[in-house]
Amino acid sequence: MNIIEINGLTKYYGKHRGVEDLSFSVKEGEIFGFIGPNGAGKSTTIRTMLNLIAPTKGSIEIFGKDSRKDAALIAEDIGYLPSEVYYYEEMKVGELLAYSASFYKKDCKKRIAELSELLELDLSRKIEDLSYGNRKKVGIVQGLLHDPRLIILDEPTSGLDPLMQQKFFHLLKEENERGKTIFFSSHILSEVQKLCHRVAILREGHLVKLDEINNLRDESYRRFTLETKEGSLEELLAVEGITHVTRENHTVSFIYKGDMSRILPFLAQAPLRDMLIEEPSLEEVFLHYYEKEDQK
Ligand SMILES: Nc1ncnc2c1ncn2[C@@H]1O[C@H](COP(=O)(O)OP(=O)(O)OP(=O)(O)O)[C@@H](O)[C@H]1O
Repeated sequence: MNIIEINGLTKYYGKHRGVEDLSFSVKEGEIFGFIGPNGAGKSTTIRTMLNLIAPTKGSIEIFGKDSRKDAALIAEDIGYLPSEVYYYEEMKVGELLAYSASFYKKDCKKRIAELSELLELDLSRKIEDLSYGNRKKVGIVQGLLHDPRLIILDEPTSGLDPLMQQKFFHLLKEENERGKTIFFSSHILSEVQKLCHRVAILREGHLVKLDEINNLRDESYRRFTLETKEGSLEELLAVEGITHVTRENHTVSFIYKGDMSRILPFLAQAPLRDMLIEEPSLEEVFLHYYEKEDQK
């Protein structure tokens, strides 16, 4: 069964394009990744799903109900973590969470205690004293405390340290095993690859690809930046999968797509002083992807 169905969604902010003619659906029980660079329209789509803003054209159904007419009913079974969280600064964490829980017809005390312990969130602290990462944790507990059927997360990992990110991903996987559907928006390809079953890629307000993650998983991209000594890089730069080579004095940079074990022997032979390997930005991955598509 489809838990979310988006049909021809278009949203304009005055003359500004938010999203255009977006159609896709999310099945109940999946972890669905929604990725795109900044400004692609992810938050716009999510805000229309939640009826926080009205679409210019098109419609959305959630749980088989109309997102506008049945917004209040739908909201009872959605957990939402916005990209930016704002709180009453004077409140203590525990008070704020109890206040959030009071909107639901359920007893959420046990779940608040479990989630706070797992995320190491101190309920007795004042909101104004919390770091950005701890505020994010408050948002996570707030989104999950009522045991919602659909969890919508807008860039949830920003501000969480790597260990906490891991715990959070584990928690999401557990929720998913308990049958919850997760809609996970991000601009980081590798985290979507780790977690999601299917992924929709958004760019400039349009859906450019929707695929099983297994089909995307092989496409691991890395940006290499090499500090070189005197000598030839010819053999290294001839390795298949290397593109976007730039050189400046002794610094050579490129994007490599493929198996690490294939490039390592060539790196070992190359005259290197230092090396940095990073995940390229989504824009760089997209560029790569579009060029490939254009060649077809
Ligand atoms: N309130 C607004 N008024 C005018 N334009 C807006 C408004 N909100 C979003 N936009 C525009 O709509 C487009 C999509 O923005 P949106 O925030 O949905 O993208 P996003 O993919 O969520 O990116 P980000 O991660 O930066 O939030 C952008 O061009 C943005 O400038």
